[in-house]
Amino acid sequence: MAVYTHLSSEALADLIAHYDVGEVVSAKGIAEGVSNSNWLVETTGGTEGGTRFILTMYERRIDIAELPFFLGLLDHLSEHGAPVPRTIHDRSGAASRTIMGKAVALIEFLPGVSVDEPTAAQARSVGKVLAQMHALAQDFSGQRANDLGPDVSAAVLAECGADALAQIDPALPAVIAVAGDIASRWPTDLPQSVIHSDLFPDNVLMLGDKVSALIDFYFACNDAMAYDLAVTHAAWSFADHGRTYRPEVGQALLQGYESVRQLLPAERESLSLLAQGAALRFVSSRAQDWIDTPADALVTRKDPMDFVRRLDFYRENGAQVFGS
Ligand SMILES: Nc1ncnc2c1ncn2[C@@H]1O[C@H](COP(=O)(O)OP(=O)(O)OP(=O)(O)O)[C@@H](O)[C@H]1O
Ligand SMILES: N[C@@H](CCO)C(=O)O
Repeated sequence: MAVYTHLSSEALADLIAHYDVGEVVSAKGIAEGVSNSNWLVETTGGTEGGTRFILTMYERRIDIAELPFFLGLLDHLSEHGAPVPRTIHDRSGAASRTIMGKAVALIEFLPGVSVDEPTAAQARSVGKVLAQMHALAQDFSGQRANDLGPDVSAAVLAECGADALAQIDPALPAVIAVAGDIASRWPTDLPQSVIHSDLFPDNVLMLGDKVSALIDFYFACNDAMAYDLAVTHAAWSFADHGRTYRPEVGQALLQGYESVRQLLPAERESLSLLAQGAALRFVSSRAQDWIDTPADALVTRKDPMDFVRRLDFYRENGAQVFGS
């Protein structure tokens, strides 16, 4: 379910008329995603090139004042050759417009599918593209702080409270103390770039083993590149809801990354802690969403325990997995 707003064909035609993409041929709501409404729009084509576009209506979570950062980043990365969709600008040059009181953007459609159980070859490709993206984003002028660091995750879990967390799962309240410990040891001097910070398999489109697109940059921010690699490792390298670590996938991801950008010793030494912080970030946002989302809501809640298992795994095995 990810079409929250009804968009009439007249309203859509009016909107599309502001862009040099031709006339609307069809528009279909896209089921995937939970944050925004998305439509696949086909047009007759115009000077912008292409006939397929993603229309995104920003529904929640995103601060509209930050849209220029996110959309500018897409343009910067795609202009420099990264597999990232560009933003289609309207005839006045604007990257976003407002319709029915909500911000919308028209984004280039890129082919590919997201994989459920990645192979080592696919993980290697993702590692490479992530490192290329970090290099290309170095000279992006936009700035956005990470508002989901370990201190914030620790505070969110404390605010949820042990009782509410225990109702989700009896093992969850113990993460409050672990979170404080991770936050107190968090490294602050690792090399930075603009990072994706949510590069789950559903945010990567692939054609076979090749990455055709990185999408959903709405958590992108300035932060440590090795943290982004740790997030990606946590998101890609486990099966069975975090119960099984897949070493061949985790290793391939790291090798792919380092085939483009070698980690500094300080980054490698920090990876275990960074991966714990990455797991913590998703435990905390999922726990908060779980408490805030009624059980009968249309949106399927994501289980924080999937990432508690990863957190436990990294605490026990992180040094060995990352060779630090
Ligand atoms: N540029 C693109 N090219 C092709 N397909 C895309 C593109 N952008 C999005 N999609 C499709 O739309 C779906 C939803 O997009 P996305 O994941 O960005 O939704 P969302 O609601 O914004 O995000 P979230 O996953 O955070 O809820 C994707 O799974 C993908 O199938
Ligand atoms: N990718 C995240 C959702 C965005 O924060 C998750 O799976 O929890």
